[in-house]
Amino acid sequence: MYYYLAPMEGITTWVFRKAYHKYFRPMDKYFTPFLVPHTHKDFNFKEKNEILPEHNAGQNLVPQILTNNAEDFVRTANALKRYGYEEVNLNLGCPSGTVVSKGRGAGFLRDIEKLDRFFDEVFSSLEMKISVKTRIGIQEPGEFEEILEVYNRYPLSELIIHPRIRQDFYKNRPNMTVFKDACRNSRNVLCYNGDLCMEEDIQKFHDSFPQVPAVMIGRGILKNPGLVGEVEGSAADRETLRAFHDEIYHTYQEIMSGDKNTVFKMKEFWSYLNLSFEYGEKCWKKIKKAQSAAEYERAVEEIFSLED
Ligand SMILES: Cc1cc2nc3c(=O)[nH]c(=O)nc-3n(C[C@H](O)[C@H](O)[C@H](O)COP(=O)(O)O)c2cc1C
Repeated sequence: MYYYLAPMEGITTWVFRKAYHKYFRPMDKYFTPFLVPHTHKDFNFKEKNEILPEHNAGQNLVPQILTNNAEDFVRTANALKRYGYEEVNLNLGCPSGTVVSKGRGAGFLRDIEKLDRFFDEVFSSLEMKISVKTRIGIQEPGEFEEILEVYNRYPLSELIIHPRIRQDFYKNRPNMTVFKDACRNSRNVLCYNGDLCMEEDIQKFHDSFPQVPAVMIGRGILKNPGLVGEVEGSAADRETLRAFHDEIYHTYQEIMSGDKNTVFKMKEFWSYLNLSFEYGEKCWKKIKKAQSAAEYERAVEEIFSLED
């Protein structure tokens, strides 16, 4: 089984990925959070940091692009090729209102004919591997039948399915019936994504879908970065988790302006990670209250010492 880290805007940044890759079972593939094409330049400062090869050493990293414009996609993909990337991923899953209203992300699934023309143009002018990360529709799971027909017309390097509709956002449960149908009907190699948070979830998925070669995990890794190692029989210890945390925190301290911003960033990280601690909820409250680096560091010290 291959394991991929899900892209999560603002969370699975190059800082997070680099530390994860160093301290835990390395992922077989990583994805950048989505990059939106610009008209006048290839990438802004933040995006360059995401894709710079020296920030992603040793990782099999696939940049993800969010657009519904074939010309923009091809131009951005070619710029990424100049950085050494051989594959790009198209985001057809983002459910956010501002993205969907512009017909991007999951919003692009509303116009199947336009999507078909988009792929036609992209595949005829781009010499790179192209993978897709998709939801199964906007309003109804039944929409996926037609969407899959479009994907089947093109040689995607991989089709990553998050079997929720846009209206679900991250609520309800992934629709495994639609995923099962996709396994039967997809001409492209599949990867599954959604709600694999515990060892048992991964085992159960593998038992039910032994023919699917890869899974992508997001929140499960944020809650427990040692998850994939545990599945493979080697649990991570608290010292490793501490070193992982410290590296992320110190890198953000170096690159972000001011402690307040760094602490804010770390709160996002702890909103998931606290769930893997027995006393996590109590300490999470303290982390949430922290306004300065000193208060934050005291709360982190407490969380780790309570677990010893
Ligand atoms: C805060 C947040 C940011 C996300 N950012 C992205 C993104 O940039 N690109 C993308 O394809 N999916 C994004 N996702 C979706 C995840 O990649 C993934 O599909 C989703 O969390 C379901 O997988 P999981 O249950 O393993 O977490 C994001 C999800 C969350 C919660």
